[in-house]
Amino acid sequence: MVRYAELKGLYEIEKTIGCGGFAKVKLATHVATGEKVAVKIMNKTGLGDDLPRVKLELKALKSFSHQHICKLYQVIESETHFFIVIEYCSGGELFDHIVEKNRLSESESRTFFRQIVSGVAYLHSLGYAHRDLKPENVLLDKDQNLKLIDFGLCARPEGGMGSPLYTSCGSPTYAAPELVLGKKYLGPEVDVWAMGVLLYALLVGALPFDDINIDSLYKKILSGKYAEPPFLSAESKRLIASMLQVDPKKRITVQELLSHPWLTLGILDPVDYTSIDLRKYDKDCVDVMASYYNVNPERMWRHLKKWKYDYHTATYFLLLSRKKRGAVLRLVSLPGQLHLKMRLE
Ligand SMILES: Cn1cc(Br)cc1C(=O)Nc1[nH]nc2c1CN(C(=O)N[C@H](CN1CCCC1)c1ccccc1)C21CC1
Repeated sequence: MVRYAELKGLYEIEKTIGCGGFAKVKLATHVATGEKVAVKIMNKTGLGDDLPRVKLELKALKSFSHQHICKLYQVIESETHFFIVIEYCSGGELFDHIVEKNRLSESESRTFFRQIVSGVAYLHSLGYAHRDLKPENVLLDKDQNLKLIDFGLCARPEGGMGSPLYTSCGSPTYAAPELVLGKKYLGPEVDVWAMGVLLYALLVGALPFDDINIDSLYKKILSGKYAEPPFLSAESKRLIASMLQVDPKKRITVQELLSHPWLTLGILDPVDYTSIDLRKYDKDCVDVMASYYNVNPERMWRHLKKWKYDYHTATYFLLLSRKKRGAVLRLVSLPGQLHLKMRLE
């Protein structure tokens, strides 16, 4: 078991839960709270010119605070590695959930899809586009709530969401026609297309455009033609068709999705994408940490509200999630010298 000195005493690494490119994700325990976390470990040397993507993902993750976006807790940077501590989702990938059930009922798809739209609408409201939405990038937490991950390709075009992006990115299967054609495109429109592919995958249990040969896959995407199984309701077909519109100008917008009849069927209110801001002052959590570090709450909060994404930020967010669960708020004592070293500077 490779020991990472930077995590010693703070996180206990358990096992690898994901591998990809120059990163791997491990399940770990945040020692002070005993809560499970995911640690994305990136080897800097291997990253090369992908380093800016990591910086971009970190900048994006630090500005997100939403119930359907995987929460960033801490960032540790060493000479050779990045350790990105993120919310652990114990339900695995939405992709595997769909495969397991073959396809989901319209009502289960609606519950999930409302959460995806809520997360994406929140991203867009902050001026970000995800640009790599796919079932593998949507995780389930222990309560079957969906969380978006992998913001390495997200974009925040300088001129706001109205200005075109050019970099073709993401996986072709979920790529919109304008992306495939290498034309200039708008992030939000590309995300809506990918959400159309996601909704199709939920309802049908297959992909609308699929082919092992990349060229015939592109042809299928550009044709905008896909199979409509008989079990799909008319309303489902209409919604999918409005998202898988080849012409981005004709494609439904996220704002229209929020109150679309299919999404609000039997639920009445439109999708709520406002975030539950986790950056609020929570007396219980601040007090528990203040007494743990033997400082007064004001001093504790003065450090916390800088949101340095240090160990204290992680402890605070994890205590908040414990409180939300109704679990007791307590901190286990770290080994003495570490505890003192961790004192608030
Ligand atoms: C698959 N699985 C099964 C169980 Br049970 C829990 C999980 C699981 O992955 N849980 C989990 N919680 N939090 C995370 C994860 C995975 N995870 C991830 O960020 N996972 C992605 C998965 N991407 C999908 C397409 C390409 C890579 C990843 C990125 C780089 C390297 C490895 C994995 C985070 C940290 C945000």
